[in-house]
Amino acid sequence: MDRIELEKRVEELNNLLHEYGHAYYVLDKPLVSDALYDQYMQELLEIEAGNPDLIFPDSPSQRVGGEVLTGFGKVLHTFPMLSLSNAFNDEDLREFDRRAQAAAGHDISYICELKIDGLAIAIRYEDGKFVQGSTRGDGRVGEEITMNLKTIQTIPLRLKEPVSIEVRGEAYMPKKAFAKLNAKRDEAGEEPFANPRNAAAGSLRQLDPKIAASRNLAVFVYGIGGDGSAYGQDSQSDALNHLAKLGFETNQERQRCTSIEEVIDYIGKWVEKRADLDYEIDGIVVKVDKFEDQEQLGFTAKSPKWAIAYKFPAEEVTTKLLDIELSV
Ligand SMILES: CC(C)(CNC(=O)c1ccc(Oc2ccccc2)cc1)c1ccc2c(N)nc(N)nc2n1
Repeated sequence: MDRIELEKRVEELNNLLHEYGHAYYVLDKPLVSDALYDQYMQELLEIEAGNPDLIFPDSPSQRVGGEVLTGFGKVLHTFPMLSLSNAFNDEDLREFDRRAQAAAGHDISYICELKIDGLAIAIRYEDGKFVQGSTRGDGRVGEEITMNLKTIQTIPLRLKEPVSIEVRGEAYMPKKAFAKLNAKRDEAGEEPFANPRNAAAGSLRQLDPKIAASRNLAVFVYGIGGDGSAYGQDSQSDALNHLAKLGFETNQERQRCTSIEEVIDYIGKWVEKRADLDYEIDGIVVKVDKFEDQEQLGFTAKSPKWAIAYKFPAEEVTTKLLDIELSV
């Protein structure tokens, strides 16, 4: 192939592999066989090896970076990453609802989202290309972990639209990956991770991206920058649907509720069902859905008044340990 044909083919392979990767990892609906995907990736790698100037920064071949870092830089978040106030029982939720109705002066609709037990992250895109990833840190300044986040297949390197946007989400390790990792560490005589959350945090703090890439991490995104209103959405539900359209993985168990009683029923369902999930959750996040209602409520110093985290009691496994301790 001559230079022009080569450039065209590289562009075509980039587009195909982004599309097939999104279908496979985010939609869980493969468009081609693994063999064909690998064949295209091999072809791209060969062209890139012979023509390094044709390596796009967001090329699917660039997920696992080369060099081992010596440390993590600091990132000042464009918007603060706020925390959530907690609810521990139904009465706390009803109180939250009463306050919201009083501030808004009308009935409130909510959206309930599973609270993934992982690590909060921020990912930034410029013109649709992944440019930076960071941890929450203290909410204003986080650690730059771009190279490690690039290895996570459910984080798109290129969005479906060339927008510049900052997205918030939770990086986590699925239960199966956690069990496999601890079995491997056990064999190697290494200390097991206490839980998937620690395993995810430990993996994202690796200085060698190849180790992070081996840890089968995933991400659910749950927010746009400060809030979605800057991007034309008028509710949290809208913002989540928009994020899915851009190519992100959003959690499919979310549900809009038109009353706090419906929220309480939804939470009751998940207290039972959480064991069936492929990942750990430590509660349910309840958010006022409409952004105009959120604005009426505003913020406290560290968290929005329009969201609350209903926390599940600690897993029964801890109470078993307690029983053993108490019995000796
Ligand atoms: C609601 C919010 C706290 C995110 N929102 C923000 O951090 C945030 C930040 C600035 C905002 O607006 C401002 C913009 C500029 C200055 C000050 C505020 C608005 C929201 C949050 C936190 C943790 C969550 C979690 N673990 N799981 C789910 N599913 N959702 C979650 N949502």
